[in-house]
Amino acid sequence: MTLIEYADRDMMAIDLANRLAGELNGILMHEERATLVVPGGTTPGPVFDVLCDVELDWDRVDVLLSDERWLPEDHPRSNTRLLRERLLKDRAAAARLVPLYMPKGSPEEAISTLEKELRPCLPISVALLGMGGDMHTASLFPRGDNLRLALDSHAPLLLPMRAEGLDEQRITLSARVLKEAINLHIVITGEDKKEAVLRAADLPPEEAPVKAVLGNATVHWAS
Ligand SMILES: O=C1O[C@H](COP(=O)(O)O)[C@@H](O)[C@H](O)[C@H]1O
Repeated sequence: MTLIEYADRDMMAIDLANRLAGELNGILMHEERATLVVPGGTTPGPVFDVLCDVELDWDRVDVLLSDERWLPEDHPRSNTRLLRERLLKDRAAAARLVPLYMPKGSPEEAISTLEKELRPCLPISVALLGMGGDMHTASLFPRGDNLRLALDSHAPLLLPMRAEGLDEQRITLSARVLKEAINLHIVITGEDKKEAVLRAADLPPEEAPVKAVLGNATVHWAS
């Protein structure tokens, strides 16, 4: 794991957004299309605010979430809603959204349809992930009902996930899909998350799921 500490959150948002754009551009120099994976939650908004207006061949970029809460897109907790409001606008409006949610049915019923759209977008060119204070990343939660399978090297691309204390069911990319990203970043803020990510480095992924991707990741932190 490489840890980069920034002077403040604004500096981190600017530097990180430009770095992600540079990596996508590098991929687009020799590939027809690039895939960008981004997290939901409360942390990535400022990065999206910068990234949405960088110059890039956005019409050659497929964008998808690392995980989604199984909620209608107009729900305040929908990660897709965050993506539409903060990233898929301005120049980035030309990017293609690869959905992780379908309005009808359960994650179990939707997975094979969603996987068909996802498969041609792999491997991920650039992944930006978040992390919770409990050391979950994407929706790979400690004590998640599908965590063991989601960490397996032969895991499916997508899994449904439930865990105690969660308000809703989740759908998540598996650890192996995230780990295979060509460029992998984690963005976190606050002293508690810095402590958590350092602690995770010494724990097994069953206890600290972020550990499954840490070896390949650059962690970006600001207080
Ligand atoms: O529920 C989620 O949590 C993590 C971390 O979110 P944050 O609010 O602590 O930044 C996020 O990375 C994930 O995509 C999201 O679904």
